Amino acid sequence: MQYDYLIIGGGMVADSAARGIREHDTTGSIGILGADSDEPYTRPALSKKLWTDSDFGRDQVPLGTASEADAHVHTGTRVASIDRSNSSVTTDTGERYEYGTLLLATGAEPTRIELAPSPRVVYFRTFADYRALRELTKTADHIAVVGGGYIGTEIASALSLQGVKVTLVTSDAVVGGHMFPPSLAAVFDKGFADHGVTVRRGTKVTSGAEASARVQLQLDDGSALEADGVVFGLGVRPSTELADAAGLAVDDGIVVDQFLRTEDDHVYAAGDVANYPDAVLGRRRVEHVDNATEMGKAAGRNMAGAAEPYSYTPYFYSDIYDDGYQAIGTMSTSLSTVEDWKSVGKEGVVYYLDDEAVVRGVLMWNVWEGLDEARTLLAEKKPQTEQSLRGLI
Ligand SMILES: NC(=O)c1ccc[n+]([C@@H]2O[C@H](COP(=O)([O-])OP(=O)(O)OC[C@H]3O[C@@H](n4cnc5c(N)ncnc54)[C@H](O)[C@@H]3O)[C@@H](O)[C@H]2O)c1
Repeated sequence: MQYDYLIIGGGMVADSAARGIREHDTTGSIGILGADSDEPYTRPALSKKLWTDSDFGRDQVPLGTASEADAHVHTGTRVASIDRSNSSVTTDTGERYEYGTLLLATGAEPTRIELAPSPRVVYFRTFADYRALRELTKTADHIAVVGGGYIGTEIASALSLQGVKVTLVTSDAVVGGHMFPPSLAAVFDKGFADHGVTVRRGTKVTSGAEASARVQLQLDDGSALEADGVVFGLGVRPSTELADAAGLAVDDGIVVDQFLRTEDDHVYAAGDVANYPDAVLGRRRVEHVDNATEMGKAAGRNMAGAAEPYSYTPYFYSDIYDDGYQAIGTMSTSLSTVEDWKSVGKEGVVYYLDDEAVVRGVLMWNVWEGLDEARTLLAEKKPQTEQSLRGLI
């Protein structure tokens, strides 16, 4: 089979890229090869919104790529190799696809620990994982959630709101401590306790085993934890194997230029898997949904001849209980912070500054305006003071 544009990976990047291609080329053929059994679907709803709907289901998440972007979506199709010398890829069942231009949108794989696969064990990432967890909650009274990052905090909050008994294991001294200043981390942490979540702080899960319909986890503080099921959110690793084997540069992701092109003019990469030169923040890999959609679209447009440098600074948002936050740039406790609260932990802005007092990240807590101002602040790269930042957003 031959496609003018071939996309490996069937997620949100693939959907956006197909739409981006269509903005420039209405007739070229587009093929999407995705290992997932589902067509491209929207992901944030899986860890957030769908839990609050009594009626959940497949219709709530597909993006409509095939009909809206006129793309051929091949689900359950895993690419095994890329042959750049004759512009083709081969699947693990031996099917061959030729391409005019190729996009690698292979995403990332969840980090796993040593624990045999089981319906009681979910490494939360895909729609299939969401379905598995919903199934598990029908019988499990107590679920351990391991990891205090985005997945861990969103799932722990969603599960506890469903009335499930939850134990959250985090390596942070307080939940959110790896990115929030102490004042906010304290509020964030307390939110879980207030909703009945037991938190095991400052410890990591090292191994696990399943016995008598229970999962037993060993923690590195010497303690153990037993639950009816476990959800892991231990971070992800970019899926670079295909690119690596095809001789493309890989360095914490597939290395692309400002046009999202690899060193091969006919091969692009975008999304979680791409290491790109952000115009404001410098070279990096970004794992949030906004990056997937914006970068996917930009890659698609460039594949179809747009030749536009990618210059969008991505942001992300998260919802935990009644609170929500959005952020742009880098949130790291290694940076100093300036906090501008209307009311501490209820509504305000946290600025993350480097050694030169230049703002590198902005976190807006229950504040849903000011994203443009934050983008401008980051792009200006000027030293700031507490006074200059106060009341800015
Ligand atoms: N709102 C959002 O933007 C959003 C929501 C969900 C997921 N995501 C994305 O999904 C990806 C996966 O999310 P995630 O939460 O798995 O990653 P993450 O990197 O946010 O958090 C992983 C956490 O797990 C901890 N950890 C690692 N090993 C551990 C162990 N053995 N025991 C206990 N803790 C351990 C780490 O210290 C880290 O705090 C990320 O790329 C994230 O950006 C984003």
